[in-house]
Amino acid sequence: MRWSRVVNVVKCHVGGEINNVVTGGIGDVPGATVFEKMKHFRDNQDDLRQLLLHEPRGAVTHCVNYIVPATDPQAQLGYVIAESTEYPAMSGSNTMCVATALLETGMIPMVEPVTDIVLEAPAGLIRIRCTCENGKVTGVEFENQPAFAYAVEVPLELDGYGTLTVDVAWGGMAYVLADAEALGLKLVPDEARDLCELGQRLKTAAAEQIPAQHPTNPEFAGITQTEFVGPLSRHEGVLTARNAVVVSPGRLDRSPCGTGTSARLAVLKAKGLIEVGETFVHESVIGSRFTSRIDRLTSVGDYEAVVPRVTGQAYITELSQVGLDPADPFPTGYTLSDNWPTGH
Ligand SMILES: O=C(O)[C@H]1NCC[C@@H]1O
Repeated sequence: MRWSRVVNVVKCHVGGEINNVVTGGIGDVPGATVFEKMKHFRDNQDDLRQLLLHEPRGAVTHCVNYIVPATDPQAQLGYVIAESTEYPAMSGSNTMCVATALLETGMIPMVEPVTDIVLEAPAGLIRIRCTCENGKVTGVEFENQPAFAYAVEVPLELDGYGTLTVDVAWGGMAYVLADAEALGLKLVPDEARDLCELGQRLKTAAAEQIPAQHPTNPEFAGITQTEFVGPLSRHEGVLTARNAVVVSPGRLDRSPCGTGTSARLAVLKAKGLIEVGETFVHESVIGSRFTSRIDRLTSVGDYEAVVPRVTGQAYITELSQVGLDPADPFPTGYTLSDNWPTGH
C-alpha cells in the first residue's frame, strides 16, 4: 500500500446524523483563532474536505470535524467543522460527536459521572458537560454561543406559494424558519425529498429578501439553512415539537439539529412562547430527540439573545483510516446529482 495522505477518522452519529471526527493526520494549521484556522482549511485545504465528504469515500449526508489545537487558553482543544457546502461557525450535532469521540478515545480524560470540557469552535468557546458511565458518554450538553432572531413573522415571496410568513434566526448558523403546517407538511420521512426541494428554494429566496448579517462577526455566513417547524405541544407538561432542517445542497439533517434548535429557542423566546429554564424537546423527522433550554438571556449587538443549552447522545460507529493512493483518479472525489443535488 502507498498513500500520499492518511487521516484517522472516528466515525460517529448523533440522532442518526453522521458527523465524523478526524483525530489524527492533520496536525496544526495557521490561524490566531479557530475561526482563522477554519478559513485556512476553507481557502487552502478544501481538497481534504472533498476527499472525506465526496464519493467514493463520503456522502452528502456526512459532515467531518478536524481536531486542532485551541488558540484560547480556556479551551482544551479546537475543532473545525466541514459540511457538504460550507464550513459553519458552529454545529450542534458535530459538537456532540466531537466531545464523544475525544472522551471515548482518551484524547481528553473522562471523569465519571460528569466531565466538563471547553472546546473552541470557529464561533468561539463552547462549554460542554458530558455525563459518563462505564467509559461511555451518555449525554453531551453544550452551551451554545448566543442565539437571536434577526426577524420575526416577516413576509417572504416564493414562486408558486405567494407570500409566506417566516422567521429568521441565528443559532450558530443562520436559519429561515417556516411553519410546516401552513405548507401542508407533517415532517414525516416520506416527505424528505419534497422538504429538501422546497427548503432549498426557501433559503435562496430568504437570503435574497431578508437581511441577516451577524452584528459582531460580519464574516459569519448569512442564511444557509431552512428549518421547517412543526406545531408545539406538551407531552406530560414538557414543551415538544418536531422539525426538519434542510442542509445544503439539499438533504435533511437526520438529527434534531443543535444550531436549528438554538435558533428556534431564540424565536420561541421572541414570540413569548417559552420561559428561561423551561425544557424544550426537539424531534427530528426520524424521531430522534434533543433536549434543550434557554439558560439565560443576553444580547448580541442590538439584538436580544438567548444562551441555549442543548443535549443529545452520540455513538462511535467505526474507527478508520482514510487514505489517498497518489494514482487514484478521484483525489477530491466526485458528486453526482442522483444524490448530491446541484443547481442551488
Ligand atoms: O446540529 C447542527 O447544528 C447541524 N447538524 C448538521 C447540520 C448542522 O450543522
